[in-house]
Amino acid sequence: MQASQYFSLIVPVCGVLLGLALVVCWTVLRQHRYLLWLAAAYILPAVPLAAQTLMSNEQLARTAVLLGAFYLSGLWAMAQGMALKYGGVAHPRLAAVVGVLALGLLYYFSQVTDQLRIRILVLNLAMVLLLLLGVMAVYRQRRPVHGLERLLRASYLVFVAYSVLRPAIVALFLWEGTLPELSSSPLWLLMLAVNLLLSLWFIAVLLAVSVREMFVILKHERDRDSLTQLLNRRAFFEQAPARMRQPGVQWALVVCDVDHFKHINDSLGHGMGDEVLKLVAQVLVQHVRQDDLVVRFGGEEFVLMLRCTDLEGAVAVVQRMREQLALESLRLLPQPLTASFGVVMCDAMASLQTLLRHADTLLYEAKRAGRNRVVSSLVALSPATVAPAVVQG
Ligand SMILES: Nc1nc2c(ncn2[C@@H]2O[C@H](COP(=O)(O)OP(=O)(O)OP(=O)(O)O)[C@@H](O)[C@H]2O)c(=O)[nH]1
Repeated sequence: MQASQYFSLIVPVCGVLLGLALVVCWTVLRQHRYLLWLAAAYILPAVPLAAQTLMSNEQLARTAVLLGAFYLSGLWAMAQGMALKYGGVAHPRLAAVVGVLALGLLYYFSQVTDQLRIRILVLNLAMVLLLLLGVMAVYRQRRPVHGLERLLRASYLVFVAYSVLRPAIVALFLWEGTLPELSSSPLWLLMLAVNLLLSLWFIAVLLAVSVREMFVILKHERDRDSLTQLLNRRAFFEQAPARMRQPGVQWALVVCDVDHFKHINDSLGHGMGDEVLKLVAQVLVQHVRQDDLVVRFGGEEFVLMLRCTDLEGAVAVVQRMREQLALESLRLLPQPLTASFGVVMCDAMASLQTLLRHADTLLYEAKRAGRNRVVSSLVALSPATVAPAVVQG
């Protein structure tokens, strides 16, 4: 084996290692199946790449179809991985047609008439077509993409552009004169080097995207209640103060507690209790604006921060929630579900704890007054100065 062939083997070995790195990423980010496809895109072409390095042109002719199949499936895995990442699929039927046609031509130009140049061109053109299927799927998606995702998409485009250039380079440099042993020709080595560089760049961006996604998932799990997917108490104390500091914006703080929830658990089972909590969450979310906060504070208690102009407006929204809850609950329960609410306007001078305590006092009043009602009051800075409460059933 020549020294240049040892060098050539570095590229497929790197391909396999990078593919395995993606498999490891996938074990952490299980729901991101696109990582497995991209791992396949690194590992599958590494097989023919390594084999080619060790083969003469004559051996290449004998194995052309098999090696071609590895290349084509690897390239389609890349297109499919990218398509999945952006929420699409890379047209599997079209890909199958391209694959079968290309393999048929490879068979003809290796077994019937041995034409290495045409085989290289056919293979490269088929690979470009497969990659373009991925481009179509990636750009059809309209969902917003963040900076790193845009960079990943652009890197994929660069890879596709290089794949388009490759057949042109082959045609230019390999068309004239006697054909050298492909695996030791300078052109082959140059292509391998460019491949390696692009692969390393692509994987660096991909790993950055994966790490970012991992942080997003971790933050989501840290901030959300796993049953209702609402924000949790921790996230509330992190996000509420910033809202209260917004100049010229008024907020109402609402504490909501489901009535006789223990009875639902005891009579219909804990599973039904959970379903009811999910329904409450849904109804609350349906009535709020995008920057309002809806929080599961614990058990069957919820806290909301609603942007509003005055207390009456906030109470009107909460009343609608209460009525909707009773209606919607009949899908699950024999009797309408009721809840009690305490509503208070936020005062920038008052601490969050004081406001919560005040809203809790109002909620307690609602419970004492017979439940299934909204009790509201303008802000009071301490329980001693609580303004008169308004009770509305
Ligand atoms: N199914 C289910 N039950 C929960 C969950 N968290 C808390 N609970 C139950 O919620 C019930 C709350 O009961 P209580 O605090 O007595 O309140 P209540 O029965 O609604 O009575 P009032 O609030 O006075 O109307 C308890 O039985 C808890 O076990 C949960 O995540 N799922």
